[in-house]
Amino acid sequence: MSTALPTRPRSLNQRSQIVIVASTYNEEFTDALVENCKQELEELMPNSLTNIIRVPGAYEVPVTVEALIQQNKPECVITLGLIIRGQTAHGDLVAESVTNALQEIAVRNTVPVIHEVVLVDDDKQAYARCIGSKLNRGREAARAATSILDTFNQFKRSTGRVFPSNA
Ligand SMILES: Nc1c(NC[C@H](O)[C@H](O)[C@H](O)CO)[nH]c(=O)[nH]c1=O
Ligand SMILES: CC(=O)[C@@H](O)COP(=O)(O)O
Repeated sequence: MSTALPTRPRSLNQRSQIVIVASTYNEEFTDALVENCKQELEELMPNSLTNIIRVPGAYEVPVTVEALIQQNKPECVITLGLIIRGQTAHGDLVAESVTNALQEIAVRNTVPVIHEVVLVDDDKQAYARCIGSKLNRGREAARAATSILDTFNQFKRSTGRVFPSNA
C-alpha cells in the first residue's frame, strides 16, 4: 500500500495542452478528484491550457481519450474516475478493461495518458484517495503529468522528435 504521494516534480512554464477526462459516477468523489487535480496543475504548470471533459462512468473514459487524441492530439491526457467494488465482479471487470485500454491508447499514439481511474473496496478508501490530502490521486495525477511532460520535452529538445528514428 502506498503511504504518501510522490514528491512534487519541478514546475513547468510552457503552455502545454492538457485534457482531463473524468467520469461523473460516484460524483462526490470524482468532483473532488477533478478539483484536486486542477489545483495541483495550476501550481505545477501555471501556463498550461487545461480542458475538462466529464463522461458518465469509468467505462466511457478510454473511448473518449481515443476520440480526443484523434481529433486534436493533446500533449497529455489525465484520466480520473472512481470504481467502488459492489457485490459482483462488474467493478473489477470495468477496472481491468479501462486499465488495459488506456495503456494501449497511450502507447499506440505516443501520448502520455495518466491513469487515476481508481478501484476501491469502500467509501473509506475512496475518501482517502479522492478527498483526503495524503493519498490524493487527483494531485498524484497532476504530478505524474508534469513529470512525464518534462521527460517528453527533454526528448524533443535533444532529438527534435519524441523518439529517435531508425531511418
Ligand atoms: N459502478 C461504477 C461504474 N459503472 C458504470 C460504468 O462505468 C459504465 O458507465 C456503464 O457500465 C455503462 O457503460 N462506473 C464508475 O465510474 N464507477 C463505478 O463504481
Ligand atoms: C462497480 C459497479 O458497477 C457496481 O456498482 C456494481 O455493483 P454490483 O457488483 O453490486 O452489481
